[in-house]
This record gives sequence, C-alpha cells and structure tokens, in this order.
Amino acid sequence: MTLDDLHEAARGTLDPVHYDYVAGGAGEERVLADNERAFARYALLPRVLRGSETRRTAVDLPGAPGAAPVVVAPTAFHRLAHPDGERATARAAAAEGAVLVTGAAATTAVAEVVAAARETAADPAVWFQLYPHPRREVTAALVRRAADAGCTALVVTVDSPVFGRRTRDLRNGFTDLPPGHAAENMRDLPGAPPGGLTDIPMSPALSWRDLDDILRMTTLPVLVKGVLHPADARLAVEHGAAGVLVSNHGGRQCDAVPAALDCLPGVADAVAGRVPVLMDGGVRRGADIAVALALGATAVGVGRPVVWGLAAEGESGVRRTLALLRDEYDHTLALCGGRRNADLTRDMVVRRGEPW
Ligand SMILES: Cc1cc2nc3c(=O)[nH]c(=O)nc-3n(C[C@H](O)[C@H](O)[C@H](O)COP(=O)(O)O)c2cc1C
Ligand SMILES: CCCCC(=O)C(=O)O
Repeated sequence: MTLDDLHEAARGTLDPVHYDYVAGGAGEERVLADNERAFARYALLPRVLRGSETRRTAVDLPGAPGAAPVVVAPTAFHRLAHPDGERATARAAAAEGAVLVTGAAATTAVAEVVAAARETAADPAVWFQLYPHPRREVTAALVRRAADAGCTALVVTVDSPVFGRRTRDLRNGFTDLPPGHAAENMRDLPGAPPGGLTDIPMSPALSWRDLDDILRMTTLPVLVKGVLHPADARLAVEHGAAGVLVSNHGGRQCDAVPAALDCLPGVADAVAGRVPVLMDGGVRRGADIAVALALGATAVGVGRPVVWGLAAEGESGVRRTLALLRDEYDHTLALCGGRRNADLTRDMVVRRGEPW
C-alpha cells in the first residue's frame, strides 16, 4: 500500500464535505498544488561508495530528543475522519516515534491525547499547537492546559491572522462541526462559550510582543509555525523561538505565496543553525524528505497524509503512513550514499531538467 492508496481509501470512507475540508485549500488552490509540485522540480544527486549497513535518521527536536524526522503536523478535527480520532493518531505517532502536534482545534482534549500516546510509548513527544486568542487570559489558560497535560513544546501558528477563504468549504456550506463534535480544548476557558468550530477566533492584531508574552507564560520550548520570509525567521530566533516551521498552512491561507519548499533555503540561511528548521506542505514520499533535509530542514511535517491514513484505517492507517514515509526516506538516504541525515547536503539537490 502506498500513500496514494490510503488517500483513495479515505476518499471512499469520508463524508464528501469533510473530504473537501481536509483536501482543499484557499482560493484557486494554486499554493496547494504548488506545494507538491515544488518537490517534483528538484532532483537528488547521489554520492556513491560511502554508505553503510544501517542508517541513523533520528533527529533532536525541542522537547523531543531522538524523534523520527517526520512530525505529525497539526490538523483539526480527527474525529471527523475516524471515531477513534486524535487518540488513534496519538497512539500511532507514539508507536512510530514521531512527534504529534495536537492543537486548539482537536476534537479530543489535550490531556486525553497525551494519555493515549502514553499507552503506547513511555516517553512520547506531544506538542501543542496554539492559535493565540484575542484575549490574553484565554491564551494563558490554553498554554497552562497544554503544559499540565504533559506537552513538551508549544507551536504558535502565525500564518492565520484571519482565516483563509476555502473555496470548497464555502461552496459546501461547511462552517461548523456536526453535532456531537467539539473543539474540546476550547471548553471551559475564561469567558468563552462551549466548544465548536466557530469558537476558535483568529487574532488579526497579533504581534511579536504577543509572542514575547507567550514565551514568558511558559518554560516549554516555543516553535513558530507559518514563517516564509527569512526576515521573520531571523526575528523568531531573536525573540527566543526554539524552532521555526516553514509552512503556508498546506495552501489553506494565502493563495498567492510560494511553495513552502521554495521558502526553505532562505529561512535555513537566515536561521543559520541556531534552532531547528522544520517545513511542511506537500511532503508525500521519502525522497521529498531527503530534498527538504538537504535544503536545510531538520525535520518535515505531514498533514493530509496522516488524516487519510486515519480515515482509511484508524490507528493502523496512521502507523502505515508514518512507517511508509520512514522506510522510503531511509531507502532514499541509502541510495544517496548517506549514513545519517547530515550526509544530505545542498549540493546534492539540483533543479530537474537543468544542468548544474
Ligand atoms: C484538515 C487540516 C486541518 C489543519 N488544521 C490546522 C490547525 O488547526 N493548526 C495549524 O497550525 N495548522 C493546521 N493545518 C495545517 C497543517 O498543520 C500543515 O501546515 C499542512 O497540512 C501541511 O501540508 P500537507 O497537508 O500538504 O502535508 C491543517 C491542515 C489540514 C489539511
Ligand atoms: C479554526 C480551525 C482551524 C483549522 C485549520 O487551521 C485549518 O482548517 O486549516
């Protein structure tokens, strides 16, 4: 089974409106398409006669030493994909040694997500993705909730000052969760109504000072997700971020930005090794991971493929997704003459169809 097979199986099981919510992007879905296409524009230029019997692919990430190089990116509402929801994703990620980023928009409370991960692994790494709330005390309560639950890092999403215009959702009229589902982490917050899709407000006026404020609220490492401009990557590091995530939200926010992969080298240069750089958007095969790591990423995130695995087969489908990517990446590393991730260097990535 390939990731495409799992995608097809998921398409068969999901309510078409929910399928569109996951699959779709903003506007004309130009960025959505470009994220994947960007990988196809690159080729790997292997080195020979320097491999080894086995390879080391684990990476050290904030709050996640020795993690798999593939992180489960935060995706909302897993119980729409499968009744076991985020618990299944958590068990699968823990079993595969992958960081799970759960978040504000999970349909399972963060404490239960961490508990599920701990059913599978002794020391799983679960990060909490935060949409900073317009009201500071709500953000503070969410940060405390994540820390109390046992999350080992925070991920602050900064690419969503306003919510993207998702053409498919607008056409389908998908504006709220069906009855029986809620954004469970948004319950019982200071002054907030009970959970639901519309109860996760964006913060158009969010600033670097608010990031400083969040950094002061917690001792957890804080990663900044949704950086594309090298100057912002530099600012994130200067403000104390423990990591930078190059992402355009899977093409779901601004439909005029570059592919995430095309922003990676500039961000990696700006960060200059001070903190880990992660990227997500369009990673669909092991060779994509190799290209991203060669261009300066410490690890990659995957969004939709995890949801397809979950919808197709629950926990085992997510495991299959993560294991496939891991095995394909290890295989690619071997074919490129690598013993470890750092053996993939920028000179080993060339533009397809162009002389180098
Ligand atoms: C259905 C769905 C829900 C998402 N929900 C969130 C979210 O709640 N918070 C967030 O920061 N990113 C969210 N994202 C973006 C992902 O974290 C990630 O950036 C993106 O999916 C990566 O692209 P890929 O799907 O091509 O792997 C979501 C993406 C999808 C597809
Ligand atoms: C308010 C829910 C946010 C989910 C999200 O980020 C997405 O659909 O991309």
